[in-house]
Amino acid sequence: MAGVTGRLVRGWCLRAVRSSLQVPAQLHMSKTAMGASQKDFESAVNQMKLLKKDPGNEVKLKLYAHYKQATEGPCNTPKPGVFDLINKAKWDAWNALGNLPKETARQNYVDLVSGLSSSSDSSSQVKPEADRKQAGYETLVMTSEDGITKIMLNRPTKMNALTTQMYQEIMLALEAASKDDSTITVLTGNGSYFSSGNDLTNFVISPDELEERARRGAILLRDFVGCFIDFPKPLVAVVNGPAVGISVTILRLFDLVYASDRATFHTPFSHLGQTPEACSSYTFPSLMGPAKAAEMLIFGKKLTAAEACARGLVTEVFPDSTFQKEVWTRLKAYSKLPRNALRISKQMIRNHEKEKLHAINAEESRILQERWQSDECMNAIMNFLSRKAKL
Ligand SMILES: CCCCCCCCCCC/C=C/C(=O)SCCNC(=O)CCNC(=O)[C@H](O)C(C)(C)COP(=O)(O)OP(=O)(O)OC[C@H]1O[C@@H](n2cnc3c(N)ncnc32)[C@H](O)[C@@H]1OP(=O)(O)O
Repeated sequence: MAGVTGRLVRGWCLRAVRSSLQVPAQLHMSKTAMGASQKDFESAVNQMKLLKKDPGNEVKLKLYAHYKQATEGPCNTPKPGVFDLINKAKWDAWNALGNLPKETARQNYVDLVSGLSSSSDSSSQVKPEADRKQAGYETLVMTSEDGITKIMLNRPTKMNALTTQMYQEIMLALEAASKDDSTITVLTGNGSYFSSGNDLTNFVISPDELEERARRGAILLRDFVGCFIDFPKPLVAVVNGPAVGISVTILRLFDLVYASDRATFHTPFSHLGQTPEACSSYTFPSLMGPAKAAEMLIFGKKLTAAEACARGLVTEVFPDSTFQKEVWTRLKAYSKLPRNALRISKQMIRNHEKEKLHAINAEESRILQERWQSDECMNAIMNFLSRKAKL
């Protein structure tokens, strides 16, 4: 029963995500239209009050910033202190608009609201595959050629830290890849990092929102990891650089992990007042033994690529200078193997543990939901954010 409920929740979540991803397409389309009048703007402001679905923090910040710019012009208030997280995020968003003309801000606001309203109207519609590929992803680059679908994390200036939008887009991309005609699916990162793990600004929320956001965060995490547990085709991680947190623990759910010798593997959960996820509390001890797993998951020891390979987490390490060439040559050759045989063999290897992994995933997500509300976790996030502000 729990498994069935889990699958239903996952299905619902993907539909909800799909609808929210229509925002950028709408935004782009109406940008070509005539500028918005004051009346359009006021009606968009009223429409926002009727919106049923929370559009998420990133969109809310954009809306706030464009509203302020449209009504007051460039940011004109003193920067809030670093511990005033919410007001600082709002100030940053407004200030980032610089001297954007009021008319453009008004138009952007109207476009954003119109995208949100139409997406919530059509929440049960599934967009056609090609359409989603072109318009859907803001944080990923998804390409398909030579029998390989590549999903590339694309926030290189933030070390590919995973925002909530990114978790959702990765789930959509995996869903699309599971149904396309490619043989192999690859996850990799753009820039110097594979990924620095969960984006710690996901925790920038007001105390009265914390309980609800932690509850939703746990569902997001469970669904995200669930997509990897259930992924039906050979899944390959091309670890182009350092990996942190969930971008390390999730690797045990891949079928091949190729790493550059520049990559490192770091799971600083205790330092963050958090606990392991992505089934690693089970997969890591069974892969490398409890003592080595404890060193990583409890004490946060950072491994080199060679060490991770010796512990069975990485399949093979390549010199960074030839990494891309060697890995893609190898993958192109593999992608020519009979597709169904690859898929069936993968399922034979993975199916034994699927139900167990879903149960572990649910339990780890539940424990993290509590952890995120702890002082230990909040203090650790605060430390990271204050360091960022160069205090
Ligand atoms: C209420 C709860 C809701 C939660 C919902 C979440 C749902 C799923 C949760 C899954 C659980 C996952 C857990 C984890 O992954 S734990 C690991 C988290 N990651 C980290 O602790 C890494 C933090 N980052 C760093 O330590 C360093 O940035 C790093 C070593 C990666 C790189 O250092 P370096 O000095 O080379 O570069 P910068 O620090 O200057 O980084 C450049 C910019 O990128 C920003 N950055 C990088 N990583 C992150 C990150 N993980 N979160 C937020 N921001 C990140 C960094 O701040 C710099 O930005 P600025 O240029 O703007 O300063």
